[in-house]
Amino acid sequence: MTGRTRDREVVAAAVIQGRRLLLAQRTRPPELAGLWELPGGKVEPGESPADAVHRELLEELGVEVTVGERIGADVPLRDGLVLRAYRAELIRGTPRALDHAALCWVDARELREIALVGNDRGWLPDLVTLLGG
Ligand SMILES: Nc1nc2c([nH]c(=O)n2[C@H]2C[C@H](O)[C@@H](COP(=O)(O)OP(=O)(O)OP(=O)(O)O)O2)c(=O)[nH]1
Repeated sequence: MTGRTRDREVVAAAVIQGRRLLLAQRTRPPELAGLWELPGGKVEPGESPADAVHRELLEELGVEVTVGERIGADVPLRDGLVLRAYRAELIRGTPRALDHAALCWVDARELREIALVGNDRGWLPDLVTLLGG
C-alpha cells in the first residue's frame, strides 16, 4: 500500500480537577475491557486533534472541554495510528459514562496502582507530575 503520508491520530484527554485525573473504563475490545484509559478516540478526516478531543468528550462523557497542551510522548499503535494525549479542562457538565463501563477520579497514588491500558502506561510519570504526586 502506498500514499499514507501521516499517521492517523487517536486523541486521549487528561482531564484534571484539583489533584485528580479522570479515567474511563473500557468495555471493548475484549483484550482491553475492564482496563482504564484517558477518554478519547480517533481523529476524523478533516478534523483537528483539538476538535476531536472536544467531540469525543461530548460523545463519551456528555461534557464540554477546552483543549490544552500535549502531554507525554507519542505512542505508535497498529494500523498506522498514533496515540497522543492532551490536557483538557471541563467547562460544562458532569462526566457520565455514556460509552464506558465506569468513570473514576484518581489521585497520584491511585493512578500508579490502577490497571491502565498498556499503551497509556508510559504517560504515568507525566500524569503523576501533573497531579502533584
Ligand atoms: N480513547 C483512547 N483510546 C486508547 C487509549 N489508549 C489506547 O491504546 N487506545 C486505543 C484503543 C483503540 O485501539 C484506539 C481508540 O479507539 P476508540 O474505540 O477509543 O476510538 P473511537 O471511539 O474513535 O473508535 P471506533 O468507534 O472508531 O472504534 O486507541 C486511550 O487512552 N484512550
